Amino acid sequence: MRALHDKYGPVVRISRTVLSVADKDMLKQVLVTDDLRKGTVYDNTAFGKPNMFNLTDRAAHRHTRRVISPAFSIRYLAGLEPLLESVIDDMVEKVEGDISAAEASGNPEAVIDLWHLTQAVALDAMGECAFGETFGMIKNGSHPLPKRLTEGVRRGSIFFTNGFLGKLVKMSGIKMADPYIVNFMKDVIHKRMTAEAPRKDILQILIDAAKSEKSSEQLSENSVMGETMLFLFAGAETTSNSAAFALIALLQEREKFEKLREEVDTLEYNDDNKNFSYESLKNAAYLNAVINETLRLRPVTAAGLERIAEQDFVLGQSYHIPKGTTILANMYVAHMNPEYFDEPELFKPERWLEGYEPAPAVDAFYPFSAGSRNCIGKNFALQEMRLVIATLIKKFDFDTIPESMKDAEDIRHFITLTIWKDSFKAKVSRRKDL
Ligand code: HEM
Repeated sequence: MRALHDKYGPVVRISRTVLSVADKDMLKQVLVTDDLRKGTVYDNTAFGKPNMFNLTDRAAHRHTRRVISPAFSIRYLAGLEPLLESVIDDMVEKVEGDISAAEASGNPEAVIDLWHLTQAVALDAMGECAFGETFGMIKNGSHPLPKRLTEGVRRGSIFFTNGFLGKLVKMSGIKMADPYIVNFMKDVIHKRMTAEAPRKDILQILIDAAKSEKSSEQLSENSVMGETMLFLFAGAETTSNSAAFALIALLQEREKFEKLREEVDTLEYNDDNKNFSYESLKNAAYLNAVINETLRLRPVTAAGLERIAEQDFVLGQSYHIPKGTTILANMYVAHMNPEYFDEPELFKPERWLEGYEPAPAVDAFYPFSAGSRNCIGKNFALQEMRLVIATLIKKFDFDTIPESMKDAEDIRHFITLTIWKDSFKAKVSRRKDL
C-alpha cells in the first residue's frame, strides 16, 4: 500500500469501491469529523460475541462504550496501579532468577526472549486487571491461553482481511471462538458474579453493569464475556508487541538506549516497592518520545482501519465519494510521509521533544486511532509500556544476539504488527554500573 501511495498520492483507489486514504486532514474527516461507520470487515471478527470493537451499529456501540468507559478513566486507572506494579515485580523477579541461574553455571548473562517476556507481562496485566487474577505467565512460563490467543489472532486475521472467506465461515455456522477460552471466561465471570466482596479492577465495572437494574447502565452476561475476551485480544498483543518493538529499536541504537537510561535514572523510584511513580513516568519526556516513535514506525494497525460511506459525501473538499464506498484509513502511510515527519524511515525519538525542528505533525499521528472508535485502552497501554521499558532499562544490561536482531527485521501484519518468528532474544545481565 505504501508503494501505491508513494506513486499515486494520499488517495488511492484500490478497487471499484475501495479507497485507501493517508492524508492527515482526510484521516481526521473519516475518523473524527464525519466519524464514518466501521466497515463490514469488522462483522467478520464477530464469530464469538459482539463487542465494543466489532459492533458496527452506532447506538449499540455508544451504549457499550458509555457503560465501560469508567473502567478506563484516568482516575480509575490510577487505582489499578498496585495490580500493574505486582506484575512488574514478577517480571523483575523472573529476569533476576534467570540471571542467577545463568550465573550459577558460570555465565553472567541470561538469554531471555524479550518478545515472550513482554507478552507474559501484558497477559498477566490483563489477567490481573480484567480477569480478576493473574495468568501466572511470567512465573510459570506457560498457560494454554497465550498459545491459543496467538493462534486465534492469526486465524482471525485471515477472516479479518478476507471478507468473502469470513462470510462463508459465518454462513456455515462454524464457531470460531476457541472453546477453551470461552470456558475459561465463563468460570472467571461466574466466580466474580458470585463473589462476596468487589475487587477494584476493570472487570468489576463490567460485573457491576451486569448486575445493574438500570437499563441505561446494563450489560448482559454475554456482553461481559464478549468484552472481557476483547480486552485479552485488544490489550495484550498490541501492548506487548509495541513494548518489545521499542526495546528492539533501543538495542539497535545504543546511544538512544543510553540517553533513555540517563533519563530513567533521574526518575522518582521507590526502592521499597521497587516501582516508579505514575506521575514521573507520565512526564518522562524521552521515555514517552521513544514510545511515540515506536508507535509511529510500528503502528499495530498498520494495514489501515476500514470505514464505510453510509451516504454520498465529499472527501477533503475534492473527491465525491458515493454511498457504499469502503475507505481504509491508512495511518501507517501517514506516519511514513516525509511532509509530516522528517526522515520518516529513521527511529528518531528526538523529533517528539520540545523545540525539535521540523516539529512532527501531531495531527498525522494516529497510533490509537481517533474519534468515537479510538482506543479505549490507550492510557492503560501507555502506562504498561512505560513501566516495562523503564524498569528493564533501570535494572538490567542488554547485549544483542546477531541472529535475533536479523530475525527481528522480518515484520508481518496479522491483525497486529508482529515479528514473524514470534521471538526476540537478547543477553541480559545485572547492571554493572550500579
Ligand atoms: C500499544 C497498545 C495499543 C494500541 C496501539 C492500540 C490501538 C488501537 C486502535 C488503532 C484502535 C482502533 C481500531 C479500529 O478502529 O479498528 C483500538 C481500539 C480498541 N482498543 Fe486498543 N490499542 C492498544 C492497547 C489496548 C489495550 C491495552 C486495550 C484494553 C485494555 C485496548 C482496547 C481497545 C478497544 C476495546 C478498542 C475498540 C474501541 C471502540 O471501537 O470503541 N487497546 N486500539
